[in-house]
Amino acid sequence: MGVGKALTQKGSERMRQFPQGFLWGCATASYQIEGSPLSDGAGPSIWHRFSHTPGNVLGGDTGDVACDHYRRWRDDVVLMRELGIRAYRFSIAWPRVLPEGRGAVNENGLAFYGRLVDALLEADIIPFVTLYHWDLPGSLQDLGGWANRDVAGWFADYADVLFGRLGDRVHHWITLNEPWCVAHLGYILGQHAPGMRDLWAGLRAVHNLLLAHGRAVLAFRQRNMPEGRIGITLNFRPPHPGSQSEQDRAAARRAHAYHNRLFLDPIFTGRYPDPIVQWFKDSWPETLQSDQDVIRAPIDFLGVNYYTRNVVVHAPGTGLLHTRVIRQPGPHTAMGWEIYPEGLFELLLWIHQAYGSPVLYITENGAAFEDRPDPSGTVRDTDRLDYLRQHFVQAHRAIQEGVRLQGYFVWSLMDNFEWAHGYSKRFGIVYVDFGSQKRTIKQSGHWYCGVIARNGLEN
Ligand SMILES: OC[C@H]1NNC[C@@H](O)[C@@H]1O
Repeated sequence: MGVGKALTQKGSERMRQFPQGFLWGCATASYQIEGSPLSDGAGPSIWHRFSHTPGNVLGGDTGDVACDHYRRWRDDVVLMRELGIRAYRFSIAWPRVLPEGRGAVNENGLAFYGRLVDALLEADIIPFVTLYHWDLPGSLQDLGGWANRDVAGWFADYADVLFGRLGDRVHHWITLNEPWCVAHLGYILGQHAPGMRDLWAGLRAVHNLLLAHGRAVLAFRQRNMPEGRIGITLNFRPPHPGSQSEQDRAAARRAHAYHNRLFLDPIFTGRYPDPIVQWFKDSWPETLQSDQDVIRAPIDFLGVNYYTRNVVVHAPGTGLLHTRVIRQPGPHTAMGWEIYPEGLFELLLWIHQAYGSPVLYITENGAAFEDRPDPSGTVRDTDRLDYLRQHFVQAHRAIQEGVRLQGYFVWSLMDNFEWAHGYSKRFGIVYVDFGSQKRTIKQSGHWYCGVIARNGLEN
């Protein structure tokens, strides 16, 4: 077998055993599940504004109701307990806690998250809190949002409120979710809130997001919470060249630097990837050495979001990087993303080897498929179950190679608002009937419950 004790022969089955204490969980985000965006004193977020602007979201969907989690959170914690998850990653809506983004705390908003945390702990589920998962207070966007350097201080102050009020019970903090998406989709392409198409603003958003992350890490250290751990979640798409031509290999290097190293390098090395700085030339923001020292404040773990890879070719004059993604033969998810489980192993090993073996959590991995209940109400999502199984196998391979992977959060706990796709894409291991709000654990959810109970995979 060649992989030692982790593969144990149990009867005729071969088990892929994960390390003891491995944290199996699920992930969600505030705007995608909560609903009630303006209840109890909450302020409007940029996604509330963006989804209410006609043409931005498929079908005119908004997060006004979503999964109604703001009101159904108790039942949802019971659901998590039924699934047997050991940890739950969720985000806090900044405008619920600070309606204006700065200044007065909205105690009602804070109390909602305090109750949720207490219920999770009562259910023996470890909370992982994401401080920012895209719902910036609208009032801060009115001041330039992530393109305004002052946002770093606003974010650090917001984070510090939560460290002070929840830090006694929450010991795992994620500063930002996928800052690449925030800048690229929100400020450069305009496909996400705030819907800007401005390269200059987008590149400054990149830098200010990193500065905000570093400032929040420093604020966390100031609190001196020895049990606490803080990190950041980045999304990755390992690029493969469409051919071995030097042009396509160079295109893949550009894509790799922009998609995968843009945030990783400054955090771990204090420098932006040279190919990117050169590529953007005079559009690149001026960055102070003192900024880099803040940005590279040591973190305790890195959150890795992986869904698929990109096969990239050189495409003169196309898009930001003069590259094009080539659709591959073989299975894809409902998002049009190639199913490429090996990419998870490649990614984890690359980070492990290139960035000093950091502690890692897979903070998102999952798949959207066209799910529908059968006449008996059962949701047989075998395609999602197979997707997850194949990716768990790759995660196990990485652990066998020494990668310090300590947990895996499936995206997502339940079907939810998939940004500009509205409710048309279902990622949940729990089916949500958005009319009745009825939750139904899918076949993949029942299977995942077994994986967690065995802390491993049977072949
Ligand atoms: O597209 C699926 C997920 N990707 N990462 C960020 C999440 O908010 C998305 O729903």
